[in-house]
Amino acid sequence: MSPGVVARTLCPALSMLVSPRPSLARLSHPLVSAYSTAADKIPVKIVEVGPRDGLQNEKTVIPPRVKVELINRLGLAGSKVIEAGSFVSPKWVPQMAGTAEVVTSMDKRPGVTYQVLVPNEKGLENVLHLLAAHPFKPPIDEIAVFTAATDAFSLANTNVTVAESLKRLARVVRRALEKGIRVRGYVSVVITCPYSGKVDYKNVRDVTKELLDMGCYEVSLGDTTGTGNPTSVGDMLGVTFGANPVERLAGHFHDTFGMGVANSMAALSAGIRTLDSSIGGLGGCPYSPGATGNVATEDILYALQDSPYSAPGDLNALVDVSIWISEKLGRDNSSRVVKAIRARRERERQT
Ligand SMILES: CC(C)(COP(=O)([O-])OP(=O)([O-])OC[C@H]1O[C@@H](n2cnc3c(N)ncnc32)[C@H](O)[C@@H]1OP(=O)([O-])[O-])[C@@H](O)C(=O)NCCC(=O)NCCSC(=O)C[C@@](C)(O)CC(=O)[O-]
Repeated sequence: MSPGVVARTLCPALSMLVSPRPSLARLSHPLVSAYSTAADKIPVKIVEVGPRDGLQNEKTVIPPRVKVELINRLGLAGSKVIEAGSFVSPKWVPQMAGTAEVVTSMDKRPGVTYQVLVPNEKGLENVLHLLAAHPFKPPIDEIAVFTAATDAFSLANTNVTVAESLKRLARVVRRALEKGIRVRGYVSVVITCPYSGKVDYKNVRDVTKELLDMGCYEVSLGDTTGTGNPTSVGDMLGVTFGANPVERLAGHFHDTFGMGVANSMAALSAGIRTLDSSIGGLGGCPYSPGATGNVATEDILYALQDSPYSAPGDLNALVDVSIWISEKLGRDNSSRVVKAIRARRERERQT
């Protein structure tokens, strides 16, 4: 085990001390970014969840053509992994009802991975039908399954306890893998649960391990309520790393308390290399009352500028997409970076 992994396992905060540093020579000039060449950078994968997590909580149902345009625009702006929708029950989440139409109408860009959320065997069956109907141009590349760290949330979100959900997801994952479909996993409410309060991080650790053991290639740790801060996120990761390899974990931070960027950076410092985010900070879970959207993709990209990390996506192009979708939805844009860039563009137009 490398010293970095040992340090991270013992204490996430220690990993700050073992993060790659630029050479002292390059640090010596204050005007030169310490991490200015691509070769120095540590790649970070960004999973753009806007078309799914972002739109599932909108008050009105968004027409499929708008979702398609959003996905296409995101691909053009450089997003490399896009969660395009979900095959959940339309009775539970009507906003995701048109996902089959969306994924068969969107452009499938080379180099971009498209995933959809699946809650149960019925959802997987629907995905398999779709793939069978498009054998030469599969509209999606992988699925994501989801459970939670608490029974209360799992019951509210999927009508089963965590143990029951893991049993049913094991069947879904086995079948998907047999069909050659990669599976990502999510654990919701890793910090606090809207129904049962503070979460025991040992549950996060154990549920994550079960998802990885059943065959998920990666598990995304969801601060669904957005109540975490860098300290609680570090503590949660410290416990979760106890049974799970850091390279198979991702951070999924809602921005309810404005901690999304700070929590994402804390996760990177702790060794996580995959972050979920949502264009314009759209979204929220319909079964997490009071929680706002994910951390905005644009805020993450801005935070990573001049850092040791690199992430795909053209910030200016994503800001354009973000302004477009928030206007389409008739809602405020939650990204501070978008607000600042829009104001700067306005000032520049006037001078
Ligand atoms: C899991 C169920 C289906 C159980 O719901 P249930 O009511 O227990 O299911 P059921 O098996 O009794 O079926 C009820 C009806 O739904 C149908 N049905 C059943 N399954 C499907 C399906 N897949 N697709 C389409 N239809 C389906 C089924 O055919 C039946 O139709 P009926 O006979 O009444 O006409 C339901 O609870 C559900 O769909 N929940 C999903 C809720 C959801 O999507 N939440 C948001 C996503 S998770 C999230 O946002 C968190 C995350 C991932 O972002 C990370 C984080 O931030 O924490």
